[in-house]
Amino acid sequence: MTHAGIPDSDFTFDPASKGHLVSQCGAVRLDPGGAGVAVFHPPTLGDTNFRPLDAPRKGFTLVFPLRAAPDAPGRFQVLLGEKKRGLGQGLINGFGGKIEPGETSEECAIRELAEEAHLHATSISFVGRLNFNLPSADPNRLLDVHVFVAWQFTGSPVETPEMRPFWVDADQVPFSAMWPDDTIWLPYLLSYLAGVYSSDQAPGTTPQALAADGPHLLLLAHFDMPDQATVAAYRLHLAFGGGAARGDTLWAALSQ
Ligand SMILES: Nc1nc2c([nH]c(=O)n2[C@H]2C[C@H](O)[C@@H](COP(=O)(O)OP(=O)(O)OP(=O)(O)O)O2)c(=O)[nH]1
Repeated sequence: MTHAGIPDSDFTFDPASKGHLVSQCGAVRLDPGGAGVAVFHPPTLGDTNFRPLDAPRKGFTLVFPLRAAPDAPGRFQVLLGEKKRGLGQGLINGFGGKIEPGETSEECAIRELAEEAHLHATSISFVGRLNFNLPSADPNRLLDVHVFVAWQFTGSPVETPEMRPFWVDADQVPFSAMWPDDTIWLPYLLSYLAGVYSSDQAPGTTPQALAADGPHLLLLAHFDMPDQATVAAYRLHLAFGGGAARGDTLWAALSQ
């Protein structure tokens, strides 16, 4: 179930494989002379340079609204935005921010999407958890980012002081203008979603392959970033989970 136009996606999703799908580690750097082309280093570098990950992390969310492509049956689009201020300013990204005290990560994702793009999500699904070590001078040094896709919503995207949103075909995602780690994990998510949308009889209604209480693709990753253009080391696990498996048990097991 691969999707021809999605970069770096030689990943084939097999729903029968309920467990670990992929585990990999390595490093990636955006090549400044190569218009953002990623340079991959041998996986061994990932293990040797990895910093400890046991400190408490600040919770953040990241949500990607999805819609069926208006002119291409079976294809889909992602709502991205140019970040106009704060962490990742100038980069293209999904929507999200810090989880407030007393708020679940789902509530935060819905709130941030409404604040940043005036889009009101009615169905979202948790699809992954990304941990980051950023440079020690960064006030948000240790991040725990909960990733969601929103597949039902009301309203239309509107530019806000924080984001300039735009819909993009899933095979046109501008990786060279995004955080460097996105080239590592986002193609897997897009590839999975391509399969969901190409097999969905009524796109935009209820993709069962994303239902919050059913099993679907989960991405779990650690990234060590000495600066915002470099992933010095990473570990990525893809699992097939969801529902109860979304919780800390799976996370702990896959973080070893
Ligand atoms: N795709 C991607 N997103 C990232 C990475 N690192 C990272 O923080 N993000 C996301 C998580 C959040 O959605 C966003 C940072 O949140 P933010 O600083 O805008 O938080 P906020 O809205 O609460 O902040 P503010 O209102 O106080 O400015 O960037 C990354 O490496 N890749």
